Amino acid sequence: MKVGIHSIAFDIPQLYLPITTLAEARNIEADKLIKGLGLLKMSFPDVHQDVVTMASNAALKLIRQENIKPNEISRIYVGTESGVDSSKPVGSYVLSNLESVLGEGSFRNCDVVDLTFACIGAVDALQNCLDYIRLNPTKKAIVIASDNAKYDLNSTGEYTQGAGAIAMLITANPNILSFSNAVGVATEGVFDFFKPRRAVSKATITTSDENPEWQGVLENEIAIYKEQPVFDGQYSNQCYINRITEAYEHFKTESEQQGKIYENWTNILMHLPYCFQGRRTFIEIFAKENPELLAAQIGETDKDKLKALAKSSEYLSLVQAKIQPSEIASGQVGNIYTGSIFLGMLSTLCYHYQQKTNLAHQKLGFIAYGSGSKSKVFEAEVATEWQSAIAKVKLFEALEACQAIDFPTYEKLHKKELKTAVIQPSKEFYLDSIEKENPVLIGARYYKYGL
Ligand SMILES: CC(C)(COP(=O)([O-])OP(=O)([O-])OC[C@H]1O[C@@H](n2cnc3c(N)ncnc32)[C@H](O)[C@@H]1OP(=O)([O-])[O-])[C@@H](O)C(=O)NCCC(=O)NCCSC(=O)C[C@@](C)(O)CC(=O)[O-]
Repeated sequence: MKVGIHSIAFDIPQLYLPITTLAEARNIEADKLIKGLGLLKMSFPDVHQDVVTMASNAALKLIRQENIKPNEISRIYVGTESGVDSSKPVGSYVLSNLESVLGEGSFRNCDVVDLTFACIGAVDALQNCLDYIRLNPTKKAIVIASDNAKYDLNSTGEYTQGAGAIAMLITANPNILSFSNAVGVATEGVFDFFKPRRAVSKATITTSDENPEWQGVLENEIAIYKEQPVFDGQYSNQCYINRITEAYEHFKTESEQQGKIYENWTNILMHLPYCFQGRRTFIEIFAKENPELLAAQIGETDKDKLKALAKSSEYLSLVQAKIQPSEIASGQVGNIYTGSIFLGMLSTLCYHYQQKTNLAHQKLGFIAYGSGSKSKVFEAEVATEWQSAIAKVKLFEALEACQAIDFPTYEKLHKKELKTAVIQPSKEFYLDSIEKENPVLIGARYYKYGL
């Protein structure tokens, strides 16, 4: 029996900051961001949007698209690292939002949970649900990846921001992709990127430091959860490379395959924390698989030879054929953490749909990564009916219709200084208010569905 993704829907904020606007304001060479990292636009949430609204909107679109009844859905598993609460999962907010539109109590017997492991949490949610459907083939599960990839202003992460959610219906005999059982895994506990509860001086606290929890750490300091991570960019790249190469080798053992297994993959779908991360790091696997090509490069050190190999016709043609389709949406959206690998998957499928490529029965390779750190490598086969399922997902059209904001608006949104939405919500879930008065509900987030 085949198990996998039957249908997909997404929700990406309509607002974006052009990367040239950011480059100009921060005095960064635009070419570094555009030609070096592949960035064009950064999706940014409006005043009323957050990880819950994006997840709820994507889930509702998916349910309506497939005309599914709420009681047919046994699970809603959310992968996120931008949770709005340390106890109550985003999934429970999504459930009550869906019930507010589809009927009170309509999801009462649905199992809901969040899974967190930085950017790989939704892959963990997916694999958990695949196993569940393998055991219960008549059931249906929804996996949602939803995140707001927000970094500190002026940091090296600032130009890699983005936001969005992807919802996937997981069933037996799916219409889009079926996954094989084998999964290569590599894990190491590191501090490359994390979001600690930390002590911050009262003087430096800003309005963008959400969910302040005054705990009286020191006289002039408070303990706080920041939405923005603590990270070491270059070290995080090294951890990414180490984990993906280890997981790739482990996948060979687990799947009992040998040789250049990437050659069997029509497309390679990697976690894209920014557009060119896949092409900039897959070279490490390519070099290991092709030692003779690496040895033939001119360069004094191994690093020089690797750089030369990255510019070789052999590697560039691989990038063009196997990686570039996944980059199209990433360049327009940015990092969406847990959803990034699935946005790349959707971008690839929509690209082939437009190109009228016959993808049926082709294999796709997935190389996932989450800071902290873990990588997973696995494979999927494209279903015969994939085109009719992808025809419903108008990804490029939606990205085309997004609206640019100027730099002052971006900074105000980042610092949570704007009080009214740039675009009024319509036919979507929105954050209406946060409880500030009632002591037994303090901090509760109230959502509504726009007319
Ligand atoms: C990604 C970094 C580290 C980049 O760091 P950086 O310091 O901004 O950029 P760089 O100095 O490494 O330069 C990037 C490339 O641009 C080139 N460049 C320079 N100038 C030009 C020019 N004029 N024209 C053309 N190219 C130019 C430059 O040469 C270089 O290419 P290379 O030489 O390495 O091939 C930074 O943006 C950052 O800190 N980002 C945040 C962390 C991150 O994204 N890490 C990625 C791996 S970890 C991960 O994926 C997990 C994550 C982040 O998603 C979180 C999670 O799991 O939850």
